[in-house]
Amino acid sequence: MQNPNADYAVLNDLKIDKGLQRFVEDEVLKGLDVSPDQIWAALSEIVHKFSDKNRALLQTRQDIQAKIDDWHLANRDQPHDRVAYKTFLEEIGYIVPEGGDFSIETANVDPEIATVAGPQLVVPSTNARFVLNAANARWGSLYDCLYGTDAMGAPAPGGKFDDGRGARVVARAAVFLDEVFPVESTSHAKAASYRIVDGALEIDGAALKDPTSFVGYLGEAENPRSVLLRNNGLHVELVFDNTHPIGAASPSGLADVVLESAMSAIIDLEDSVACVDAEDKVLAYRNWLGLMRGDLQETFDKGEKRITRRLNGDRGFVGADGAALDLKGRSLLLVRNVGHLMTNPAILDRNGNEAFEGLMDAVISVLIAMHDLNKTQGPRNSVSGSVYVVKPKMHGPAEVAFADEIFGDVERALGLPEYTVKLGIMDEERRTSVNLKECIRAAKHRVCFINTGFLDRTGDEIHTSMEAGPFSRKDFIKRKGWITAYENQNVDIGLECGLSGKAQIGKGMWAIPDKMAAMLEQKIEHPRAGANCAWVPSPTAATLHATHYHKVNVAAVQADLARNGRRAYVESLLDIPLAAYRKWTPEQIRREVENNAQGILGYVVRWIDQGVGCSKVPDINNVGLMEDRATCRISAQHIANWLHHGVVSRQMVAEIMQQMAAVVDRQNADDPLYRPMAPEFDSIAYKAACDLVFEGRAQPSGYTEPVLHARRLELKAGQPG
Ligand SMILES: CC(=O)SCCNC(=O)CCNC(=O)[C@H](O)C(C)(C)COP(=O)(O)OP(=O)(O)OC[C@H]1O[C@@H](n2cnc3c(N)ncnc32)[C@H](O)[C@@H]1OP(=O)(O)O
Ligand SMILES: O=CC(=O)O
Ligand SMILES: [Mg+2]
Repeated sequence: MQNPNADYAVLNDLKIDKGLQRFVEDEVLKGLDVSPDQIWAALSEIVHKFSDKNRALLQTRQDIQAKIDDWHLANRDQPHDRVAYKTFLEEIGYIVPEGGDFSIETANVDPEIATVAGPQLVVPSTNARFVLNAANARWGSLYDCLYGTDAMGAPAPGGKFDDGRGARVVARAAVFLDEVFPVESTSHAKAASYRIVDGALEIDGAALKDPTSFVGYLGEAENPRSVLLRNNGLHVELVFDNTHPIGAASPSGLADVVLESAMSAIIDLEDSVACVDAEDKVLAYRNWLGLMRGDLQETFDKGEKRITRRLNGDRGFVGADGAALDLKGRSLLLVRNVGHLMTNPAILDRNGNEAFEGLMDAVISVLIAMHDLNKTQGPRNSVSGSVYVVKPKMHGPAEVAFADEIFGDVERALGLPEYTVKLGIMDEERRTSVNLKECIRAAKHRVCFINTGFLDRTGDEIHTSMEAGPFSRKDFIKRKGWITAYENQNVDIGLECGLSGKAQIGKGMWAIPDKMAAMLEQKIEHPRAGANCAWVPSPTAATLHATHYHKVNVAAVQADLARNGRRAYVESLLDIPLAAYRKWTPEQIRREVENNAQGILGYVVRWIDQGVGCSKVPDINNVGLMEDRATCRISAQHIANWLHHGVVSRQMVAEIMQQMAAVVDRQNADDPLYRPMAPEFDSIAYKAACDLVFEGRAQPSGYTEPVLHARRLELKAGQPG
């Protein structure tokens, strides 16, 4: 639909919002050997070539869902017949036949993805301050991350530096160093001198147990200002500074332990942002452009200080062999495009239809990345000449093949070598999980990762089987068999398809940003499960999670798993996590709905009113949770499911929504930009939250985007231009 606020230019059979046109022509194309006409012609061709097929794929999703709904309706009162269910899914093409073995043929993949296992940070693309932080999160201070979080067993203190806590941080970091870089006859905790003698590191005269883990230094060999170590491909820098208060208190002058942290970072155009029109898309694309050109900067006030944040440069050391050793100062950046579902009024096709946003992202995000591809000196994102695109929410192999075809056309249109664009496949819809091997095959020259996006996957689990019956409570859904099967199968199929050493097998988000002690305890399970990357919500989490990849050698885990073959098969993935007994007390039911309602409202109110796509929202126990569109999808689908099966009444849900809106209002009382929902309950944000719940069952695949976009556009249309 034409955006009433937009002014369109007619170019090559497309109507392009003039804000987007100016951005592309004046900013993106500057310095590229691509003319405006070339880019609009390419976009027009891609939009007009792929839109019908895109629509047809979405129609297939709906047709399949309707058949699954009917099957459950017809079989609801009988015991679940797993064999018949699987046969039915095969008959309707939900499960496709699995072909023979193959290995992916992805080439020119940077080591951060292919060979070095480490944390993967995700960041909303619209927030330049965060985006810069994410790119710079390649290196992070372990001392700061331990001191500033609950990782030390107590909440992070504010105010004056706590010497006792500082000493405990130093001791804990020394334990980490002793575990990862043990010294022959002493300990990092006691060390009084680090020096380099004949290319080897001596610590109080003793050698490292593995001398090869010393790889470089800075300053004088006799008295280095920094020592660089490496384990499992990840670097650790020991920083010495006697003038620093921490260094002054250390016998060796050790002032910090800096870890290589977010090896890669995803700049997110999808679930963590609220981009509904050209204005929003330009904001997001402009930050991606600044990253790819390397000149992104942002000035902001932090406390009393005005800060200008820029991208860090590469880092130079003297190698153990005396030669120069250059390391990257920034995370390897990927860009998450939107999925195949949404359209955006930023571009209209020749029939006046909004263009599919995925097509627009494909062309513009790759075009922008050409700034990096063209670089011949200075810091580069991909030294292998690749562009990394994460494609979310694809349903099955045909949709992956579609993405593969689109990027092929984008490459041809932009004059890029075939398969420059690498594809990260989010394994986050059930139709992809049950056909994972065929999904990988469909993009076997491009696949650079498969990642279990368990949050969307949970939402899809509920929506797909909406008619089967009421689901377990949200916390219990993740304790059922399907999720272990899904996680195991993803790793096993990844290994079977030869991803090890070529691509990432990734695991999902730590969605409790302030619970770093729990993350340190639990997220080590990701590398132990064979994942060579897993998602973290913040740079701090990246540094702490990096410690796990020092303790676990993922390559060895993968080799072991590969020898043993698949642990899970489609059958176990089809185990629907329905509530077995449904004997909840009224209090349990109320708390479940209240918790979901609070999460939805707390997230949606900032999305609609302030355009914030990822927020930390307290749950009912006052634990701050990372909420994005995927977590919102789960909560909304869960209430919709319980409503549909009469576990709760519409009236009760309506009452709870109002009560929780008042709670969310109180939680946001300190935000001057916040507009309360109570007591009128007639704001657009409140209506959006209600739509997600009461219309949830009718949403395509249970996605939240259609409601959120429509309501945010409604709000924007009412604002002064
Ligand atoms: C299911 C999925 O799709 S998951 C993928 C989508 N999710 C994400 O992308 C998560 C992104 N994370 C975030 O947006 C935030 O971490 C939140 C909203 C979860 C929590 O935010 P808060 O704890 O309130 O962070 P807060 O605003 O206090 O910022 C703290 C500092 O951390 C930094 N920070 C927080 N998250 C990130 C991030 N993802 N990347 C870079 N920097 C970050 C901020 O820049 C800030 O530092 P600064 O003041 O020096 O700029
Ligand atoms: O995108 C990630 C997810 O968990 O969903
Ligand atoms: Mg997702």
